[in-house]
Amino acid sequence: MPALQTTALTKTFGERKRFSPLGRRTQSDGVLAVDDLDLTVDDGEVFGFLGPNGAGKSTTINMLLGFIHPTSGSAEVLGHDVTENSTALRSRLGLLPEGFDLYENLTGREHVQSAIETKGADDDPDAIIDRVGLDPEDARRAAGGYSKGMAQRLALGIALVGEPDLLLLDEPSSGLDPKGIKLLRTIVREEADRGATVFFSSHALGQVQKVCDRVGIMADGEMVAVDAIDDLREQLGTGAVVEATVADVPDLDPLRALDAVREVSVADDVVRITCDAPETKMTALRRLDDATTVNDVAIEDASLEALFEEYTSQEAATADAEPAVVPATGGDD
Ligand SMILES: Nc1ncnc2c1ncn2[C@@H]1O[C@H](COP(=O)(O)OP(=O)(O)OP(=O)(O)O)[C@@H](O)[C@H]1O
Repeated sequence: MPALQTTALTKTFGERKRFSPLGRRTQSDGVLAVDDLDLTVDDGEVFGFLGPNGAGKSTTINMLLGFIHPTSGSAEVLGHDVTENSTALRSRLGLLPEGFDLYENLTGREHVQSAIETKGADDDPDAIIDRVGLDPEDARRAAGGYSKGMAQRLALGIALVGEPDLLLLDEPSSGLDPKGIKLLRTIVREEADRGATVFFSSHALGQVQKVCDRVGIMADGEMVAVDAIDDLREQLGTGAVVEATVADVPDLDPLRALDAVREVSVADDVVRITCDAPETKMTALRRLDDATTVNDVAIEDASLEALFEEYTSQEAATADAEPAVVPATGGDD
């Protein structure tokens, strides 16, 4: 059973019939925030959910959390329909929603304690507070006075209560300092290692690249790419670039003849090889080393940021021609 699965999941906001002062129904457009989304995330995966501002990530997560209802389509989380509002499901989830609220007068520790009681878990609140790097002194203060980063650490701690089977995290690195971001990465990995599925949205692409098994990139309500980062590189042909500093520049034609070598160029004593597939870079490097002495080498795989740019700009070009606004149903009489 997949940890989560959506089928043609769709959400349109503001698709309402309006009435003119004369009582006539008038046309009203809605915003198509999530458009026919089919997505499966397997048990035990760390899945990074990416997309530019307004792509539909939070709307999707809020539907998965059962906070908003889909306009059409369906979603299952841990085998439960998200519209069921099942308490059995809630106790198996770790949630960090966007724009969560804390109780101003409760301390951080009391928040964690309360989450432990609600879930019927047996965690040690101090261990959770320590795990998310919240200072024990701060944990005894009212959360109303917390900085953004402290509140975020606390919210993450609350999500971790009860060893959830699935962590659904909306921008978990929001407001965290670099140490906090590193800690978050460690926690995500630890959670995956104990068998949990982690599904999180993020704009921190460098972090996503380090921790995710697969990523999905959304743009204008649609999933434009879903795969492991290496496979996305291969699909786009962004591959990898090898820059080798050589003793003498040899005949480069045998390199150019290699499958998946897109381009070979030379500047002084540096041979630059652009490979379509990341795995070709070592073959190309060995071939070059057979023909001359390689004194230094730099290898650069296309970053997730470059892939993100590539996928979302392709989508932007399509979206220019076809805006993600749908006409209201039952418009003018
Ligand atoms: N409650 C709402 N009412 C009307 N429109 C909404 C509502 N919530 C979201 N939208 C619209 O739906 C689209 C998707 O928004 P969403 O918040 O899901 O994007 P996102 O990918 O999470 O963006 P960000 O990275 O900025 O958080 C946007 O056009 C947004 O304006």
